[in-house]
Amino acid sequence: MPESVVTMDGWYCLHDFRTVDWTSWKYASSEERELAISEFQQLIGKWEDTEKSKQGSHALYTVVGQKADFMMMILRPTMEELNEIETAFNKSKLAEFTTKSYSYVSVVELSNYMGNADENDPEIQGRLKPILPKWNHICFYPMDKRRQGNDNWYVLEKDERAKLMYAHGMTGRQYAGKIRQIITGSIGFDDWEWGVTLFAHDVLQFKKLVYEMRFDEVTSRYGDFGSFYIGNLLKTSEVPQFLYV
Ligand code: VOV
Repeated sequence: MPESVVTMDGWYCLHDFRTVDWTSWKYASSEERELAISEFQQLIGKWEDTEKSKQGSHALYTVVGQKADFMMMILRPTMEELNEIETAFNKSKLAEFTTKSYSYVSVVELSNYMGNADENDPEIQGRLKPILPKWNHICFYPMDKRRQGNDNWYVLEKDERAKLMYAHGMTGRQYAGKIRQIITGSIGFDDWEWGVTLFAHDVLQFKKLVYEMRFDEVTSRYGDFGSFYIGNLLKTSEVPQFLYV
């Protein structure tokens, strides 16, 4: 039986996608809209306080295309906190004007394919509990490692998997400074095995990286993908403009 892989797990992660019901939003009174916006900004303010005290992190992006209008990515030490945050949003005024488009539950994960790291190492801690970059663009998609016929990741020996992951890392490293990746594990938590969240200054780098990786064996033979979500940074100060009608 192939040796499994040991993971280090960090903050829990919720990707929460919402769609604005622009019709009912337009019909709302301006007082109601102002209330909804300021309440939402207060929620974000709380998240910012949490981030400053390094008890979690978050990212807010508008989504391009019809899959959603905006997304909230939340990292917290516990699953309970993720639930509290989503419930707080659901109870907010703004939620009355949005519908739920998609969500994804996972946990920040590092594997030991590249060797055993010391979990207490500050650098490792920083990767397990990352402060999300506020870069211009986000790209999120869930993925699996294939389990079909001759292409079954889970029957490969660990050495073989490590070799393929090493090549994967080498491709990724060429994008240092251009793309930051946060890999979250979701086996047992959600419908796919991993969530891939990428941040970039230049949106085109997502296409270049994801395309280049398609030729790595770990992706070409073993990668299966869900839907892709692509977004633009939504600063707290820009929330009123985004919701202005
Ligand atoms: C900036 C790009 C970049 C870089 C540098 C990078 C590096 C690395 C390293 C060194 C490691 C292994 C150690 C660890 O940290 O776990 C990983 C791990 C992983 N990756 Fe990755 N990845 C990137 C980027 C990157 C992308 C774009 C994708 C999506 C795949 C694609 O084809 O669309 C991805 C996926 C993953 C996954 C699903 C895992 C976990 C697999 C498992 O079986 O456990 N990843 N990744």
